[in-house]
Amino acid sequence: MDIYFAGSIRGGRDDAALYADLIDALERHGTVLTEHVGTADVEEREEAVDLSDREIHDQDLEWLRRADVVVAEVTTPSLGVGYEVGRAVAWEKPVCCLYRPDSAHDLSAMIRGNAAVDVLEYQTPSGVESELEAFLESHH
Ligand SMILES: O=c1[nH]c(=O)n([C@H]2C[C@H](O)[C@@H](COP(=O)(O)O)O2)cc1CO
Repeated sequence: MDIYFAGSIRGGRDDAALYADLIDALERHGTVLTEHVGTADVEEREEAVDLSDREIHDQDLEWLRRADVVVAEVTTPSLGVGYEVGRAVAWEKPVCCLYRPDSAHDLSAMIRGNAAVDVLEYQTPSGVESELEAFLESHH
């Protein structure tokens, strides 16, 4: 199963370590196409290989199109993540959004109000693992 993991990059990297833990958990169930989202120095690495914004966008959309499911961590608001979720919904991909309600950011109605998106509220990656597994299994 190919999994597209979405998490904030230019929207802010406060949750980067958490993304890495979620990606580790997801990798037990399939191939995460976007492992770089959990890499601490993702932007430096992309700069080092001279990736333009156009190349980042086109490559990510190719991975998104190929993915069987999309899992997005949406606690730190990100334009890119919101855009990816919207495209995934339009392509009728199964989408699961993970949100930590104890954060300072309220979840957008465009996500919580979207009947095509499964929103899982959680505190820690280990605490949400069984629900995440159930989501993946139901779309296997
Ligand atoms: O350098 C990048 N690499 C990359 O893969 N992305 C994609 C994957 C993430 O799920 C999402 C993050 O968007 P944003 O940078 O607007 O927070 O966009 C986004 C950027 C920077 O916008």
